[in-house]
Amino acid sequence: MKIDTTDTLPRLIPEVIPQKRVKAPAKLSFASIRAALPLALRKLSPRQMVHSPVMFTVLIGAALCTVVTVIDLASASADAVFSLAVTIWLWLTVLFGTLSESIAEGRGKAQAASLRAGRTSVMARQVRLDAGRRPAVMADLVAAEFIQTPATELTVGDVVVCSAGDTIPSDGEVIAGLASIDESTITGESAPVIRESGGDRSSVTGGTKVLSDQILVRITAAPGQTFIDRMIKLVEGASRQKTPNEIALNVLLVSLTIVFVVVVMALAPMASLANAVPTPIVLVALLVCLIPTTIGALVPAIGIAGMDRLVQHNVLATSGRAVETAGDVDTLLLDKTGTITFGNRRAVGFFPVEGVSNRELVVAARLSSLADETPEGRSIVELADAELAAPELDQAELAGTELAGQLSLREPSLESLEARARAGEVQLEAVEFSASTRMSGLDLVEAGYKREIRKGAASAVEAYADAEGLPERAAQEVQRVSESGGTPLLVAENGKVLGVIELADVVKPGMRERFAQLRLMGIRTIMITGDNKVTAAAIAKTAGVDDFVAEATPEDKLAVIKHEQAEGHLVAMTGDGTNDAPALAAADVGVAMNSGTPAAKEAANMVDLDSDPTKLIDVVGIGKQLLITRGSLTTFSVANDVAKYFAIVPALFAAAFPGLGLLNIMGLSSPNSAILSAVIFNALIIIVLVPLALKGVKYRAVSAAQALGRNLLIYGLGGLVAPFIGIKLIDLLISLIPGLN
Ligand SMILES: Nc1ncnc2c1ncn2[C@@H]1O[C@H](COP(=O)(O)OP(=O)(O)OP(=O)(O)O)[C@@H](O)[C@H]1O
Ligand SMILES: [K+]
Ligand SMILES: [Mg+2]
Repeated sequence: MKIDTTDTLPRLIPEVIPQKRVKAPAKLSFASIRAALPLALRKLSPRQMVHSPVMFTVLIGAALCTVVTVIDLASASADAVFSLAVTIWLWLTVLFGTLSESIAEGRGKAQAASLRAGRTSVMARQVRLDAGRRPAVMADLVAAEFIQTPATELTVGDVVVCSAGDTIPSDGEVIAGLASIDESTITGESAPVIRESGGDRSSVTGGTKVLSDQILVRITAAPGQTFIDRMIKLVEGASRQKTPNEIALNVLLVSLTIVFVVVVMALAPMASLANAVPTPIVLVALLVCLIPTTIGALVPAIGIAGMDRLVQHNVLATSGRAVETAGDVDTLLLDKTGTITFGNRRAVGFFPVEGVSNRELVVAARLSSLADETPEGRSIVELADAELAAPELDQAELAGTELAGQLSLREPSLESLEARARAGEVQLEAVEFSASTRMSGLDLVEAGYKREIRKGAASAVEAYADAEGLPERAAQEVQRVSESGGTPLLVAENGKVLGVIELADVVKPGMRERFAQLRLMGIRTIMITGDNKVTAAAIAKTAGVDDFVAEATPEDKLAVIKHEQAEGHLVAMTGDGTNDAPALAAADVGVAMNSGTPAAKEAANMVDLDSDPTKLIDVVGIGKQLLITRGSLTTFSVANDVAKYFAIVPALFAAAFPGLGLLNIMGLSSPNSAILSAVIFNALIIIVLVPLALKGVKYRAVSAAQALGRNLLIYGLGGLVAPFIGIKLIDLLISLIPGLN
């Protein structure tokens, strides 16, 4: 018999995949610049500047020029106005650099403020733990005592109770009960989600709100280390660390800087031979124009903006490195239950083998699940209770069966069974479910009769029952359930297979289209599941993944990752269960579903608040865009510097080396004007490029190599041409100002 899944419990309402939170793109307004200014000034401290060697060099240059200018002014030198102008623009160059970073951080500040609002300090109802014992079930709560504890003082291991209307005080794991929860403070999405103990949907986040029912939560976050705390630090850029790519780029920029310092210092003795010794102001100006200040100033802003985009897509990354790696991922592994499917696998029917009554199977299935705290186990008890209460299943059905003389046909609860065990009436041993045995059950000795009841994956129970093959009826049902994409569980007692329990699950909507999109991006998708081959094949077909691995243990999941990596692939893994944790940790990019277990979220380097496995599409896009933006702006910056070289040097030495006059194609009004124009251009280009650094270079779904080639062309050529036009225009303006020429 099979019951309709649509009208049993509210729990069956699928967890809707929320739409991504859409935010207005933060434009570069005067207000945002003004707001960022105080922080930008604070960032001018040498201690902070030293992290950006290129800009630090400019800072030293500006300081040096300030001294020279003071001397020039004091001695009323003819060059005083020029020195002052160059010095001011050098300081502006440094300031524009720190300003771009502060503007990028400022965009996260607004988000951080709204997150902080969700972190209002609540009082938690902490459950007093008597002599190391903690209440494991809600029933124990009746007698339990509560202590009012401020949320900020809760530590790892504390147990709190949260009822409808309560704000969950800190991050934790549901250890008893089931509740619907409003997670809109962190996801921006108001559709409630279900969190429950025992399964892969057991984690709750501090600051979210219980809408109905009651749960016991064991706190998993230390004070100040909660999810929201980490998110705030992230959007503010406070915990930002340089990624390997950024470090590599920095090495390149430092090398270029050193080369140009040497070049510029060598100019002085060379020029002195021709009696044209440049002033220190000119040398510093020249140096600043030649070193890669544009990219040096914009690197932090580009990185912060990338993380910011990720947060806007409701993904929390623990490192910028993972985001960059995501840009190059070509293989995606996904867990099935809870990732591709909604994960509320529930019993929908019992199918006995020939010679076994329905009641016999239902009773055995129920007993085998009494001590099984997984959602699957609880759903079996619920369905069994519904069936056993049904009028058509009366006691008469038992007459003549092996069970007729048994007392514990239908124990009301595990507690009463345990009470009887304590009283010595029965012997009881629970066999918990584990991902490696893929079975759970109960050993029960009563009145000298031993019952060893197991349920689990067909292959596991078949091996356990050591019969010669499955009874035909069982094999048929296993096949039928599997082909429909459901999970069949075999029930066996004392080595004899009694029948099949059908567990049903639903594939999340829109998977097929999104996996097709991943394929277009050159990413192969592999579903990896502990379920049997037939079920896996059915779900793989419905969801549209490229490949699948069935009957996988946690070790297998890890091995598949290692294998793919050994073949030279960059691997992303999405999962939700504790059994996914090793694989999530080993993957190059590990994305845990926010609905998943704390272990999975801890192991992953990203958490998707929407629990959407295809979110990787966005993550890959953001990663690629980050890499392309940085590459494009580096190209632009270096090309710029080369162009500036040809713009200034001929103007500077035309008088001393008349041959250079030929190269003076720009015809700038005077050497001083050429220098000042270049310095001004060099500073302004930073500000001009800030919006692009924040928004990211336009990214299309083409291969990374294609995109890079195209952008190198645009930004390389653009970078070469821009200074000629810009410097000429500024020179024209400057030539109008008296005293500068
Ligand atoms: N409570 C349970 N008792 C007995 N057997 C179970 C129970 N839950 C699941 N199983 C069986 O164990 C198999 C593996 O379960 P598990 O949920 O750990 O798989 P998994 O590796 O996480 O894969 P996925 O989540 O993709 O299905 C299931 O396919 C099912 O046959
Ligand atoms: K420069
Ligand atoms: Mg799983």
